[in-house]
Amino acid sequence: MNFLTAGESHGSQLTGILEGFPAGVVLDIEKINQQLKARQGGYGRGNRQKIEHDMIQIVGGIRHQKTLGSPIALTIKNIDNSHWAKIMDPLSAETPQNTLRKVTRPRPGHADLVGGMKYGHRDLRNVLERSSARETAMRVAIGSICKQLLSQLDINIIGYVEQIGSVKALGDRPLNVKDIEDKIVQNDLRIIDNEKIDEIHKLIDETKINGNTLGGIIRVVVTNLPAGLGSYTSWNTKLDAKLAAAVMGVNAMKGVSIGDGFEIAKQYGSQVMDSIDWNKEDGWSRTSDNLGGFEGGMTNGMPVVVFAAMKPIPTLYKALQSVNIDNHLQQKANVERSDTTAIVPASIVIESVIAIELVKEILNTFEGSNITRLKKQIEDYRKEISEF
Ligand SMILES: Cc1cc2nc3c(=O)[nH]c(=O)nc-3n(C[C@H](O)[C@H](O)[C@H](O)COP(=O)(O)O)c2cc1C
Ligand SMILES: C=C(O[C@@H]1CC(C(=O)O)=C[C@@H](OP(=O)(O)O)[C@H]1O)C(=O)O
Repeated sequence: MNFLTAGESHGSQLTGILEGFPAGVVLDIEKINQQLKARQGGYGRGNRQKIEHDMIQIVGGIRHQKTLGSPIALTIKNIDNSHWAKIMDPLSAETPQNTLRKVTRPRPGHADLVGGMKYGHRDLRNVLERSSARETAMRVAIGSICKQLLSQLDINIIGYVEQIGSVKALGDRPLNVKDIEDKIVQNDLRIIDNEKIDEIHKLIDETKINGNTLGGIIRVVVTNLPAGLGSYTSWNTKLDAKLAAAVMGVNAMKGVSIGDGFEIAKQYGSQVMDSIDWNKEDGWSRTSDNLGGFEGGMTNGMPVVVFAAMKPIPTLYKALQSVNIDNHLQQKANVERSDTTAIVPASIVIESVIAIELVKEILNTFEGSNITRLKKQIEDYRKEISEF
């Protein structure tokens, strides 16, 4: 399985193609739209989300709510394009009259300057339009399709927020996906520690007033994955490495850890390794999950736990120092509309890219042309593993 996305932030639409997805999967299209809506939300978002109402359009690969096994083709309209149609017009020539809202003052922390250098763009809008996280809407749509398949294979996944700026909202860190879901739907920060809501709202409000921005930490939990997805046999078959790459492929991510990653580096081996256990009823298990469900690049049957560290949003309303690429004079960086923090939508994006990567690995491991055959193989495999 693989996927591709295309489209600029203020262009007419986002386009996505997902190929190699099994046939016969019944999809709930409303669930895709719910995920898209959730990605648009979260405290600290900018005004763009008041314009957009992301809705998935299916233009290939699905018939009567079921996947056909052919490439699934998707689009999401950019409603804001109505204000940018002339600026983003693919057909009109690049004349001074048509090159409106040219960007020449690159923003520190964004792709603007290096993207311009590499691709030879003198109008940095050609860079920012695609480097924008608008594209993550399509990854969430594709991730939602993958999540629905995982759910039909009894695998559950959830991403949520554990830290915004320096404020931690750890709560009791449940491993049960349902418990996490129940708590995070009650607030607009996607945190499980409801006592922190007021403090974090205040932090975001003050940050916005100061023209500044915030990042944070996201936690993703996946339960009921069979042991043995991924492989220790070669570096590029390790599934933990593939998950880390998928996380780092999301805009603004600067760190990833599997399980307690950087925390366990400080501890003794005796405090960290997850002891092996077996009993007749439940088969194999571990007495803890410090290693986040991975040993030797393979799932070990315990919940997979992934952390992602997001940097603060790079566009600041109190603009940072930059240099104009037209005259090399020091000037303030370009500022357009921007989020104060996007940690909440990013948690849904991270959950989505992990879901995509897990489905890829499942389809690498089992024959996945058809959902019924795939389900049967996974059931047989789970049984074989439990009897080891
Ligand atoms: C959901 C989401 C929303 C984002 N919103 C903004 C934004 O409003 N303004 C901004 O400057 N960056 C935003 N970013 C981050 C930039 O897209 C990102 O920092 C930039 O493309 C540079 O890439 P890098 O941070 O991965 O190096 C957002 C990221 C995500 C995941
Ligand atoms: C459009 C989205 O996020 C955008 C991501 C983004 C960036 O630089 O990454 C910059 C902003 O773009 P605009 O200037 O159009 O408001 C965000 O709104 C979205 O998430 O749907």
